[in-house]
Amino acid sequence: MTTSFDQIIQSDTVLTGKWNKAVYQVERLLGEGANGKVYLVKHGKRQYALKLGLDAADLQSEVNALKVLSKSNTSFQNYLLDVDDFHYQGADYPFYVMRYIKGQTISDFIRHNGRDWMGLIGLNILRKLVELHERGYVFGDIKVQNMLVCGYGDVELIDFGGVTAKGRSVKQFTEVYDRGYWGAGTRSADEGYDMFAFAVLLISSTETEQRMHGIDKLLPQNRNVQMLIDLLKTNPILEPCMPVLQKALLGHYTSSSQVLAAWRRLKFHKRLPASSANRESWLKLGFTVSLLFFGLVVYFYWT
Ligand SMILES: Nc1ncnc2c1ncn2[C@@H]1O[C@H](COP(=O)(O)OP(=O)(O)OP(=O)(O)O)[C@@H](O)[C@H]1O
Repeated sequence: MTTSFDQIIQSDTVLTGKWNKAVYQVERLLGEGANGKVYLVKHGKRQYALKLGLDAADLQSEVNALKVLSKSNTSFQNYLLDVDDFHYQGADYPFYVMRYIKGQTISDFIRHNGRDWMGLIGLNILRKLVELHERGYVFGDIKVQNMLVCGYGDVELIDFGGVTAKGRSVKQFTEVYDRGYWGAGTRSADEGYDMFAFAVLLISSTETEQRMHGIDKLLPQNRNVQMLIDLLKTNPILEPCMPVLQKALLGHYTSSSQVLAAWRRLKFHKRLPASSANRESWLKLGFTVSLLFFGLVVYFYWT
């Protein structure tokens, strides 16, 4: 396959599905990965994310999982809008269209809004994973790039390429998050696999680059779960949830609902994001000024 995506799609390309005939206007590239490129598109008046692949087999497994989740009575309902092919110069390119998630990575969100958001973000990730697990799937490829935080700490999962039916071998993973890489268990798709990756996710989203440096290049004989636990124990942001994450790394939880229940018992402080905090202080100031003004009016009126 020699055709590149850049030859097929540019900003303003209008893309019509071969079978379903839906029309999408490409606005810009959102991101790219091993399986394809993701574009922000407009369909009618709404924006969506469209993932275009060069190879149908690569997209098929994530489409299959998304179809099931999209029909479920969960927060993933209606996540998938369309699955089709784009016919271009005699060849078919598979694509699917999904909800557009406008958000930032956990690391960016924490950097902008403060570490006190960790509790809520962790809770929201766990809620998502519990929903997925209850449907019989494991997410598999948990990593910083595959989660976006939007609004007031809401978390959305993106890239369902690693979603695997429970009991099978995890089909797509990223080494640092992988239980097998650390010699801490198998690559079999069970809830504990995602819980291990969840712990690594929180570590890697809050650690400095310096402390994480080289962690993905360790020789097998030099890797062990104790290295992650040492990072965890000396990470001040994760201090409130350290015992739960440590147990997740050691494989003490067999289900995400156990972790969720333990998470709910933790004590986190919660602050408003910087923008809301500013808004709140302006409101307080405005209120105090109006009170003073009111007092002055009353004073001058009566004297
Ligand atoms: N629904 C979405 N809303 C907004 N942005 C998205 C969405 N889906 C994907 N993206 C963006 O596109 C990028 C690539 O998407 P995705 O991770 O699905 O590709 P991939 O080929 O499966 O990647 P990988 O090589 O990590 O498996 C993401 O990192 C993200 O920035």
